Parts: sequence; structure tokens; C-alpha cells
Amino acid sequence: MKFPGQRKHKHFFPVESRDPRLSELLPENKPLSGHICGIDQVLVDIEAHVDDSFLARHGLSRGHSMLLAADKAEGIYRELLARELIVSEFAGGTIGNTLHNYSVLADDRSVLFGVMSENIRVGSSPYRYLCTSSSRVDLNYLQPVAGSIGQCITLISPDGERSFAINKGMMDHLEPAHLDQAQIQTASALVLTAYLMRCEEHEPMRQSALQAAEWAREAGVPVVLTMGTRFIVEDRKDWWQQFIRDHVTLVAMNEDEALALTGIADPLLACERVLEWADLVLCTAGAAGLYLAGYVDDEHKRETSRLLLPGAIPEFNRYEYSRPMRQADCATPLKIYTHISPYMGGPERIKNTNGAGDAALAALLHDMAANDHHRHNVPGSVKHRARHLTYSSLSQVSKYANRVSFEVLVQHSPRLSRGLPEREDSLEEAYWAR
Ligand SMILES: Nc1ncnc2c1ncn2[C@@H]1O[C@H](COP(=O)(O)OP(=O)(O)O)[C@@H](O)[C@H]1O
Ligand SMILES: Nc1nc2c(ncn2[C@@H]2O[C@H](COP(=O)(O)O)[C@@H](O)[C@H]2O)c(=O)[nH]1
Repeated sequence: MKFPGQRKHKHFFPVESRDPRLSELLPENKPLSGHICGIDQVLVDIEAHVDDSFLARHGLSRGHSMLLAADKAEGIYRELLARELIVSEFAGGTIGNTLHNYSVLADDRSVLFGVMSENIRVGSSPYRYLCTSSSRVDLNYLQPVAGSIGQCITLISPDGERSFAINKGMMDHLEPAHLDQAQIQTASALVLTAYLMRCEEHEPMRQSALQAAEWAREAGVPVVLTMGTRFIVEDRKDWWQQFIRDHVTLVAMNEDEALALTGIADPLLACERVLEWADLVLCTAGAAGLYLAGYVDDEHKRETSRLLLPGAIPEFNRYEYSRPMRQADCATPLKIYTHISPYMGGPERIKNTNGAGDAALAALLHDMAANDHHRHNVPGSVKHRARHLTYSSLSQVSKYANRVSFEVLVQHSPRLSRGLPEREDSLEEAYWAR
């Protein structure tokens, strides 16, 4: 496990080769390593640039992720192929992307539950999926199916808006019998997406997700939910609120999904509302950066040394140097918030916004897993006097998440091709010290 590191310093990501204290504590001299688990609809992103008349002609709605009948999706695919509009075919899926990015950042294992075609032809979509996933993502638990994985035709409009047309294949056929209870119950987090709930009645994906969430809850493993797209949330707002109350520790969303879930347009106030149902909230807000919100026990709160920020909750960042906790672990819970603007003001040229939010979540998951890793290996550390959800403060995690989103914005694919540089030469102390 690479540690997120001391990011106040110029060298943003020092990597501890080995904590010398561990050598004394562990007879076999080998730190115990953890992992995170996720469930996804295994699919590839097939990317093409089109104008809006293409979307209109095929009856596709801009910015939406739509499930299409197989013959309709195949018709679109054939047209894109004939007009040579397809630019790439990479492994996708919101949770697949998150696990891949987590594994690249942490240099550690993640476990993906989903389906995979049992017969694979070179060059086919399942082949592309396997070729473009990190070798640190454990694919050994995938359920073999006699059919295709999903295809997500990612149509990019001239203004950068993305519309997803999905040919689902057998992506929702994951059976609960193909989950591994021990892997889930020993994980540092279980990551789910709202997309899993839009399978058809007869398909087992919903039941698999609920089973996994139940096992995670029993074992005290944090359950993480990404909201997918606002279209899934807005029709069933009350249902999602109850689902979060019953199952979820951390909600990850963008500001549109936050509005759909809470009815509140201000991301900070939306985070405050979601804290009534969950323990930790990540809300990305495009060019406005991102917000993180959580709880800390009054006894463990730490005051910021940064400027206190105005907003719908005045001076909301006062305790952003605190490490978040579950509300139930606090004797006197206090809500804490932080905000950060895009790293370096955002890239000069955004190549693709696909997966920028998932990337921020991967960084947060890395920090959560590092906390677990440290707790298991150095249980007597002062860091673990109270039960915290992250290794770093809310403020530090937000910097890290923001930095990782930036990396995805300047590349073509939603999946990181390499980890972050260990030394950030561009990053002067003055920038973060502000
Ligand atoms: N136009 C932009 N300019 C600068 N940074 C951006 C821009 N769009 C996104 N980002 C960065 O990427 C992060 C995630 O983006 P966002 O679009 O909110 O996520 P999602 O992909 O889930 O919709 C933001 O928090 C921000 O750091
Ligand atoms: N599991 C699913 N993933 C989906 C679906 N529709 C789109 N996507 C994936 O989302 C990412 C982009 O994420 P974003 O946070 O930038 O919007 C992309 O790679 C798609 O593969 C779906 O129905 N299920």
C-alpha cells in the first residue's frame, strides 16, 4: 500500500517504503495488506464524437445514460463504425473505473464482482476490457456468462457533453452466489453505484448489490454509493434517501445528482442534508471544485489555519483539519465541511471530463484504505485513539481528490494510465499554504 503521504510539503506524495516501526511489531516483517471491493455492470466505453443532430436522429437524450434495445444499439454502433467515428474502446463502468484508479493510486488490490464472457475473441469488447484494466484489480471473482458484457457507446457532443447509449448484454446477470462474503467482510470499503438498481425485475443484479451491502453492514465495512446520473435519482428521490439511510456510509455525487437527491441546488447545503442519512459526503461541482462533508466528535475536532470561508453555512470550513468519523462513533457529533477549487485553476485544455468524479472518489477510497491499513499494522498509534474513517484530514483528502480529478481531465480515458508523480515539482508550498 502506497500511503497518501504528507501533502503539506512540496513533495506531495512521498512513498514510505517501509514504516520502521512495523519491522518491530510484526515478526514476519511484512505489513498486513487490505483491499476494497466493488460491484459493477461490466462494460466497455466505446467513444465517438458526434454532433447533436446525430443524437436527435437516434432519439437519444443529451447528457443521459440510456439503456437501449440491442438492435437499436447495434444500429448506432454500425453507423459509427461505417463513418469511422469511433476513437477508442476502453474498459469503463463507473465502479470498474473507480477500482482501477484506486489500485493504480494505492498500488494495491481491489476486487471486482460482475460478469465476464466465458468465450473471448481477440479484439472483442471483453478482450478490450481485460486488456485495459489494472493488473491490481482482481478479476478472479467475475462470474462467467454465455454472452456479451455491456457496451457503453459514449457520444461526445462538440461542447464536451457526454451521452451514454448502453447495450447491456448480460451485464446485470451477476448472481449473489458469485459474491464472496469473506472478501466483502474483510474489505476497507464496498463500492456500489445507483446504476445497479436499474436492472430488470427478473435480473439478479439488484439482489446481489443488496446482499453485498448487508454483509458489509454486518462486518462494519463502509458502504460507498456513487449516484450515477441525476436521471436515475430524480424519479425515486424518496426511495434513494431511504436506501442511503439503511445501507450507506459514504455518498459520492456531483452537484446535479445532489440537487436531484435533496432538491437543494447549493452543493454545501445539499451535503448538509445528506449528512442526515450518511456519515460522509463527496460532492464534486465541475469548474467550482469539490466539497467534502462529514462528522467528527467534538473532542477530536481540529481548527483550520486557512481563511474561514463564506457560504450558505458561514465559516463552514472551520474544522476542516479534522479527520471524519461515523456519526455513531461520536459522543458529541459535529458536522465538518471543506471546499477546494480545481487544482491549479483547472487544466488549460480539458481532454475529456469522463470519470473526473470517479477519480476524486478513488483518491478518497485510497485515504480510507490507508487508514485501515495503518490501524491493522500499528493499532497502538495515536492516530487510532478514536475510530476515524480516513487517514488524513477532510482538507487534505480534498486536495488529493482534486489533484487526481485533474489528472483524469488532462488524459483521454477515465482510467489513470499511471500513478501520480511522487514529487510534484509544480507544487510550491505557497499554493497549498494559502
Ligand atoms: N471545467 C472544469 N474546470 C476545472 N476543473 C474541473 C472542470 N470540470 C471538472 N473539474 C474537476 O473535476 C472534478 C470532478 O468533476 P465533475 O464534473 O464535478 O464530476 P463528474 O464527472 O462526476 O460529473 C471537479 O471537482 C474539479 O476538480
Ligand atoms: N455501471 C455503469 N456505468 C455507467 C453507466 N452509464 C455510464 N457509465 C459509466 O460512467 C463513466 C463516466 O462516469 P462520470 O462520473 O464521468 O459520469 C463511464 O466510464 C461509463 O462507462 C451504467 O449504466 N452503468
